[in-house]
Amino acid sequence: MWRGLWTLVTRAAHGPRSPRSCMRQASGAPAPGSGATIFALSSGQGRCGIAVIRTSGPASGHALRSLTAPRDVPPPRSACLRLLSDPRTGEPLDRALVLWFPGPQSFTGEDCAEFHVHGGPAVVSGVLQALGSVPGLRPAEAGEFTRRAFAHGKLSLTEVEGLADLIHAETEAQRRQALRQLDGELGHLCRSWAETLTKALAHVEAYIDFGEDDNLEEGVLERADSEVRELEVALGAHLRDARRGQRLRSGAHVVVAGPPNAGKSSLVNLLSRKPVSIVSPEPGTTRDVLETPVDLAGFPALLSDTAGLREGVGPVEQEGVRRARERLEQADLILAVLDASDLASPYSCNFLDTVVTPAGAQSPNGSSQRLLLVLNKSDLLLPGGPEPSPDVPPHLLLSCLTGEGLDGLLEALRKELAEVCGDPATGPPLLTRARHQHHLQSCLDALGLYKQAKDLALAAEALRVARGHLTRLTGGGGTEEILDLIFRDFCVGK
Ligand SMILES: Nc1nc2c(ncn2[C@@H]2O[C@H](COP(=O)(O)OP(=O)(O)OP(=O)(O)O)[C@@H](O)[C@H]2O)c(=O)[nH]1
Ligand SMILES: [K+]
Ligand SMILES: [Mg+2]
Repeated sequence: MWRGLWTLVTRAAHGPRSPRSCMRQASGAPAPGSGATIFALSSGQGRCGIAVIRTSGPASGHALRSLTAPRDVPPPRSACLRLLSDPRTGEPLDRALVLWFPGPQSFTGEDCAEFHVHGGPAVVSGVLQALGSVPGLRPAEAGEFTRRAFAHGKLSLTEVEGLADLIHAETEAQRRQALRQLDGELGHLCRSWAETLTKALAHVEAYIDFGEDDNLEEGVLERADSEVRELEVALGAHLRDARRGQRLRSGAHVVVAGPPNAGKSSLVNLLSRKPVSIVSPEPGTTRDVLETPVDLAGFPALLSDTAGLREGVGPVEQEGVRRARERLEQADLILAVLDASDLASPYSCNFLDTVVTPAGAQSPNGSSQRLLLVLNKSDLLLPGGPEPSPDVPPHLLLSCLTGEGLDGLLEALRKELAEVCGDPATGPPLLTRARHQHHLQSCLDALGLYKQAKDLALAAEALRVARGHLTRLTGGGGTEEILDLIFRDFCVGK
């Protein structure tokens, strides 16, 4: 019997209906145009000290020899100084470091060459033109190097996404998260979940085939059920975290709000280190919502300046107030600003009653809105004088004028944003894209169908669907459209 069950396990592992190679050949279909040798400038555009040009494909060795003739290719993976010249005219182009990476031990898995040339535009374009003249070479398309790496099983799809994010990472937290994804943490997790499903599927199929057989080990169906239950719990916990990973990728919405003249625009300018908003002693200066992307204590955020909240003003300002309130409802974090020297004014009291106090209270669905209360203009308080107001909820003192209290505010922001975005330094790998969330949710839905299934064939099918979503998350059986969408994010030369 055990031999029979083992066959089933391996059969399920490789897909009983459509046998598939178990090698880590990610996309099935080869990358478009593979076979050609591609080349591109891989360092950034523009004047720079050193520019890196690379090639990938079977003619890489030939290209390297053509530009460095009469010398031969250098030993693998070691940098050598060579005179580059145009193979058509023999005209010298640059003295450069060249590297030779014979496949499969290269980034793409193919033969690769790198030219580290002096970064002037004339040198770069000369070398690119010389490469273009070598037979079998053509310029790379956006993301084509990475796509080839993926096609040769060098990177999984989640690792590819990690790499794209790493290239675009603007803040510390984004960089850490992208690196973790590039390390394949999410991929490992998905593969271990898929393995659990494979086991459960093997148990169900064993029961379908040998149900009446006395030799079948006792309790196989119960085992499958409990494996599915455990997986449901793990997936559910991960999905609850989902919005956080996406916020880390695209930025948390931080809304600065308060009564007129509290210093909201001053605070926005201070945090973004540039004059985004007009500051003036006139109340009602800011009318529209002004958004600016900022790095707040290492986290990416979209900071919104809003109109001072007050009633009984003209129609334009009233519209500004309406927009401010609308924005407050969508905030991941509210930065509530009051004038520390003006806490007893009707505007301040009204703001405390209508925005600050309700945010602290739990809403009917159990969640409360995150809010940091900042008492600005602390420089106007008498030194050594009494607390501004003992009745005011927990707050931070700040002076946008002198900068005093800014460090404390940034530390408080770091803590809040680590909650809002998830802290990539600790915690489980985050789901940074809607695509991840979609596949995990669909997997969970399929597990729901498994539990409701009235017959075993349907139950097994539900498990196969569930497993398919996990495989697609890391790029197995991926469709071309998804690949196109992901690789579109890359620049040429990556
Ligand atoms: N003394 C002092 N004055 C400040 C401070 N921060 C802002 N101000 C002044 O307060 C006034 C209002 O500042 P804004 O930043 O325009 O205030 P606001 O909340 O954006 O105002 P509205 O957009 O009109 O609602 C300006 O004259 C600022 O120079 C501070 O920390 N100390
Ligand atoms: K103002
Ligand atoms: Mg303003």
